[in-house]
Amino acid sequence: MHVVVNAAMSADGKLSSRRREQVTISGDEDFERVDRLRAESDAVVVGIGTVLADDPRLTVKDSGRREQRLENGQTANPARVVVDSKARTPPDARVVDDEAETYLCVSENAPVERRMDLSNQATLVTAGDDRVDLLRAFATLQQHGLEQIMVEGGGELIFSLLDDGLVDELTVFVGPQLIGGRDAPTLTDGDGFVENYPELSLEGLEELDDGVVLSWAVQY
Ligand SMILES: NC(=O)C1=CN([C@@H]2O[C@H](COP(=O)(O)OP(=O)(O)OC[C@H]3O[C@@H](n4cnc5c(N)ncnc54)[C@H](O)[C@@H]3O)[C@@H](O)[C@H]2O)C=CC1
Ligand SMILES: Nc1nc(O)c(N)c(N[C@@H]2O[C@H](COP(=O)(O)O)[C@@H](O)[C@H]2O)n1
Repeated sequence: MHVVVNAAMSADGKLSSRRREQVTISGDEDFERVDRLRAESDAVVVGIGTVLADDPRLTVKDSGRREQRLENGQTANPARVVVDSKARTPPDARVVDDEAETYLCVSENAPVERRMDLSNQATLVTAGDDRVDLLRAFATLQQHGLEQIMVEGGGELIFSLLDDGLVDELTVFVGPQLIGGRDAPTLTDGDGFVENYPELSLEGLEELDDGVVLSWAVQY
């Protein structure tokens, strides 16, 4: 399995504002790059915080890329994966529509009724007692044939994946705005590291729109 985290942050490292609403940081060129990356992936992963804040589709926007996937014997869109301990994904969320297959990674403590409601729309992967055990959940996704994984956020999930040593590559578009706010989400939230900081090795630097895309390999 190969896991790439891709996100867009402001020049001060924020993924969104303190209101946690979706903020457009990428420009057209970066959204094209993101669409290409989605089209090359077997699955696009987000946390439940992102689903509740953004109601994302996580589909490939360009019809030519969807057609190319079909010609390659793949589904038109990659699978979508939501890391959702308590099965809080709303049944009318776009991420569980019929545009693509969806996996919901839940914990043992997710209420049974919510799991039953969602089981018609998504494949449930149960791992972990309270929070989702990401190592086990990702191992199960791999057993389902999902090898090339793109994670789009948010900051809580990205931190946990780095903490578990699951991220191979990190790609960040740094946009030309400042958002600020001590409670605004950053690229890596969670508890934060206090030692053994993951180290990054710079692999690429590209000017796009009015910002830059930085690509790193993660070294553990
Ligand atoms: N600019 C960008 O590229 C992106 C921005 N965002 C923004 O980020 C914000 C959402 O991010 P977050 O609140 O950090 O939520 P998140 O999307 O990272 O989800 C975190 C939630 O996932 C659940 N979870 C279950 N098991 C977990 C585990 N092992 N580790 C971590 N989380 C686990 C928990 O309920 C946790 O609160 C929104 O404001 C959204 O707009 C989100 C994605 C990309
Ligand atoms: N790459 C990127 N740039 C931004 O400026 C963004 N705000 C995001 N957000 C992510 O994209 C998801 C929306 O996907 P759909 O367009 O609905 O398919 C959103 O949920 C964030 O994960 N990304």
